[in-house]
Amino acid sequence: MSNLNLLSEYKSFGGKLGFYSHSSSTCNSEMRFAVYQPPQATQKPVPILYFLSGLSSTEENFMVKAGVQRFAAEYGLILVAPDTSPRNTGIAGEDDDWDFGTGAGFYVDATEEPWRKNYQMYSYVVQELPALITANFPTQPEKQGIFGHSMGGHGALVCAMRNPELYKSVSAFAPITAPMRCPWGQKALGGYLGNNQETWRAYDASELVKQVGYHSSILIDQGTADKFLAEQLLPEVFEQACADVNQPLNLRYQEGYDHSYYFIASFIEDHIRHHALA
Ligand SMILES: N[C@@H](CCC(=O)N[C@@H](CS)C(=O)NCC(=O)O)C(=O)O
Repeated sequence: MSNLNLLSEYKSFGGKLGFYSHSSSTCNSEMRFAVYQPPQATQKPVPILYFLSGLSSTEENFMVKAGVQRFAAEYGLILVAPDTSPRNTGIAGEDDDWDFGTGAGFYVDATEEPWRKNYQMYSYVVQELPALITANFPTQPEKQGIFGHSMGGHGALVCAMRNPELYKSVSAFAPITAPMRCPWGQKALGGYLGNNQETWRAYDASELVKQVGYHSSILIDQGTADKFLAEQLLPEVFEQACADVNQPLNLRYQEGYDHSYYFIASFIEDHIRHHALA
């Protein structure tokens, strides 16, 4: 593991959870991610499942809060959770907002100054990170899936639809499904990509599904008591777009659940099974 720094490691459900940093050539900065290796990985290569987190999260939130290790161990999947943005880049104002800059990379390749040099999270997630993972862990690189939460649910849908050959399955918890139409998305896409909204379409799941679709059914869980539901997440827009092009979608409204990891933990096993079956 010459190019990876192991920061800490913990035994969990017979497997091991490690936190790593490395020097990213895509983001021109130090990047962090977490990897959970199930017990099966000591015997043979196993499939990989990527999880993209939401606004203000790091590589840690999912591993600490989702209760996912038990199921990754049971189903024999390696889990990889990257950080949500570059950090400490020195860009003026990078830490000013919780929904833009640090902790809010939005899984896009920025084209605007001053973000362009570092904020290349789309390419980082679909290219650099998978190459690093397959080079350093016992994986079956042809068996990859991706899922995520909120901003990360948006990222997972976009990565999967734009690279259907790389990802065998996709799912999301409370994803931002129509970023061009919600305040979080408009702020991020405008800031990272500029004002020409034509360039935003490549990062909007509700636009992409009409352009390219996805080869298998998409699983989405959405809590009905999520305070971001009506203004930011807009699952009804994605549902309509899927219906327009006959894209199979399993959108489940979960009564009374909010936006938190308590919600994610409640349905994580279904998502792990969804990806394991694929
Ligand atoms: N800071 C925001 C909330 C941010 C938030 O809810 N972030 C979600 C993703 S969009 C999250 O996963 N936070 C980290 C956590 O709950 O561990 C607020 O005050 O409204």
